[in-house]
Amino acid sequence: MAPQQTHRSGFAALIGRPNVGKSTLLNQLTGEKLAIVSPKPQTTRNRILGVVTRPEGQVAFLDTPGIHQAKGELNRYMVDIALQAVDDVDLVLFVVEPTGGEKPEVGPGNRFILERLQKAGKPTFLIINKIDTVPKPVLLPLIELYRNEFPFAEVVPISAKDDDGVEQLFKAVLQHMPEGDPLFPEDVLTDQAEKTLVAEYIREQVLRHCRQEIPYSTAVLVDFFDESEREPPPGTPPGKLAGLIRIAASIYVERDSQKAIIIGKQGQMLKTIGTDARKAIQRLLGAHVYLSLRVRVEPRWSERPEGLKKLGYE
Ligand SMILES: Nc1nc2c(ncn2[C@@H]2O[C@H](COP(=O)(O)OP(=O)(O)OP(=O)(O)O)[C@@H](O)[C@H]2O)c(=O)[nH]1
Repeated sequence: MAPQQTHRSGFAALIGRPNVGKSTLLNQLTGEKLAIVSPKPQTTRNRILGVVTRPEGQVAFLDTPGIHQAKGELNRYMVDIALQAVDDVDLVLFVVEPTGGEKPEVGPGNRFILERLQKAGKPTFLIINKIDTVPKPVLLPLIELYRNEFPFAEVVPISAKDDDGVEQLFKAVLQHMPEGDPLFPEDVLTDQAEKTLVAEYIREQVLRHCRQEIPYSTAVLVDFFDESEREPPPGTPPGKLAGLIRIAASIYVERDSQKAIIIGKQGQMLKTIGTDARKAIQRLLGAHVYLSLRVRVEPRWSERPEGLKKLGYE
């Protein structure tokens, strides 16, 4: 009789400084567009759980906000969330990008995180992402520097963008999961409610189109989500969008000047944001979407606990 293959399952947290590519890696691992990706730092606010299910095991990934030394309420909140994630998991994936060019370095930001991870005492992988951006000879000394700072269980160089090394990484992660049955049904990809994803998709388009002018303290709340006509009529061919979902959402900024930028000349910018967000949301929800957006000003919301609470960051 063939020996039964061991099934493993558990949780892994992606931790790292802003913009190192955690969301890109999560998307690559799950094969779905779950976390939002933008060229601007600080786009991941909430914990997004992506689940990868294979015959040999299941890994649930937590994506966390980029950790940095905290200033202000919003930043403190984000650091707290990132560190809480570490307590809940079987394995920490500490993601960095090659820094220092020809003279590789760890840097104070990464050292700050490593100090926290020392205290957490969890098995930790070092993932060096974006290896497509540096010549290979730089990698060995960089790995050496990191190994001197922390007893990593494994060091895995990857390019999340080019899908280079990601499969090897997954296999190694699985080996560090405890033996056990699957934690989630096979078709579960994320625990994020659809409404939260819709808000994230809208926010992604705001950041994409107004990158230069709009800071990360932009929040989106879904005010209205009507799926009473969501089900396509009987006899609709599979894959055809036939149902309709009506969504109204508000984009919150902190200043009138930011509101004017998002609305744009004769409302043109808001229209572009709405069109692009609607297309992405239609793909996500598999139905036609009627999307109505408004822009509201909530002064200094990201610095006040009440402001954070009102916009869903508790
Ligand atoms: N060249 C290169 N760029 C990458 C790679 N992975 C991610 N990026 C880019 O790096 C930027 C940041 O990626 P994200 O995935 O949003 O980073 P993040 O760590 O989730 O960022 P936060 O949400 O701000 O914490 C984007 O412009 C990505 O396209 C990679 O392997 N190579």
